[in-house]
Amino acid sequence: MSLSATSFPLPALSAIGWRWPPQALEPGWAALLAAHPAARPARIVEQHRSGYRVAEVIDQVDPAESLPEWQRAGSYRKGEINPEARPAVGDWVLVEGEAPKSLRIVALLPRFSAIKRGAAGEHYRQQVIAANIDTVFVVCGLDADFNPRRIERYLLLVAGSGVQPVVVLTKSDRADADVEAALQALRALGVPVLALNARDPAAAAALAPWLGAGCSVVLVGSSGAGKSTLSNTLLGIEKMKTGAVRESDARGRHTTTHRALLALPEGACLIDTPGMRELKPTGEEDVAESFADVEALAEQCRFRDCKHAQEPGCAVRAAVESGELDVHRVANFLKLSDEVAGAANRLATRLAQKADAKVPGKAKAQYRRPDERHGRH
Ligand SMILES: Nc1nc2c(ncn2[C@@H]2O[C@H](COP(=O)(O)OP(=O)(O)OP(=O)(O)O)[C@@H](O)[C@H]2O)c(=O)[nH]1
Ligand SMILES: [Zn+2]
Repeated sequence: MSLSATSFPLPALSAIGWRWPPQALEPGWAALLAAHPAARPARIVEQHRSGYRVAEVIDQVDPAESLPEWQRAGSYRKGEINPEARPAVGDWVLVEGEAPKSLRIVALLPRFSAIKRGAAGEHYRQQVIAANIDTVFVVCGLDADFNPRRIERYLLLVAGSGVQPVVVLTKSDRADADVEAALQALRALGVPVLALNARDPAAAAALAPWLGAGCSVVLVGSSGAGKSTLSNTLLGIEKMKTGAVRESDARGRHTTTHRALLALPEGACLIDTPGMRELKPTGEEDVAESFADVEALAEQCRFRDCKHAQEPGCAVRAAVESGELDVHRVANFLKLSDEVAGAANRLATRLAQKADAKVPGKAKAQYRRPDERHGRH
């Protein structure tokens, strides 16, 4: 294979999250590279209606022309192309041509992880919001923001994506922060949970296990949770676009130019995508995986279809009563199970409609008859 050092400038690529020397490439990637010998890897950093912006090195983002089938919005409506077949932020692609004017994407490389959500405003579509991420930091403040149920929701969305979730509780320095109680409330999650002060440089050391070279991380969490504060601390820069600045700006927008891909001193790259903020189940989540503790107990209920409400012999309720299981966690389990089931139904309906549209007889019904079409000239 003709993989030269020039098409693989590893140090430059590593800053944007590439960690595969040519000889260690996944076969699917190697095959695409072989099919496009003149192409080089680049990473999708921004996705706009008008197209993509990609990076080949850190801090330089250029527009890139994409494949025509990714540009036609209509092809999605007609179900000709699966939205997941289209690049998303974090995706690795192959590009040819010179930036900034004639860069073009020639292939999408297969993903090793993808965080998806049900698209906002539509019921049945799925969107990849971030691809090829290693770790997602679920950020939650130890103040009024603290909400184990919301954390469970984030974890549910991340479960099965191939991404490692880590819960980061910020504001541990606040007088009203009850770190012990919070850790206790989250003990059932089965993922790493850390409490820290996002303004303290020591936060970077605490998160170091997930910040190694070639790793890609994202931050999710509600507004005010401390994501920007933590980003700045990880970057090692003084607070720029958080609190103080923003409080003086009534519109709540920072003026700093937004950068979607940041290189951290520890070697990892931080991907900051606005799409991560609004999260809805897609219907493909595995509630059982995120709530393995509740599921294990549910298997011991007397009735297979136990709703854990009034049924006799309910092991889940027994565990709640004995203090083994948090009643709010169970309530959230039931709520999220319903939501996922609802989303799964809509997804199934959508897929059935798509299959229906492909039946030739039905498809023709969309066209006007020839006499109709010519009648009015
Ligand atoms: N005391 C303390 N304050 C913090 C900590 N983390 C964040 N804050 C403060 O909380 C406020 C909100 O933090 P941001 O970093 O702007 O929150 P964000 O998650 O980026 O919010 P959005 O940009 O709206 O999504 C700011 O005033 C921060 O200074 C922390 O660990 N300790
Ligand atoms: Zn039960």
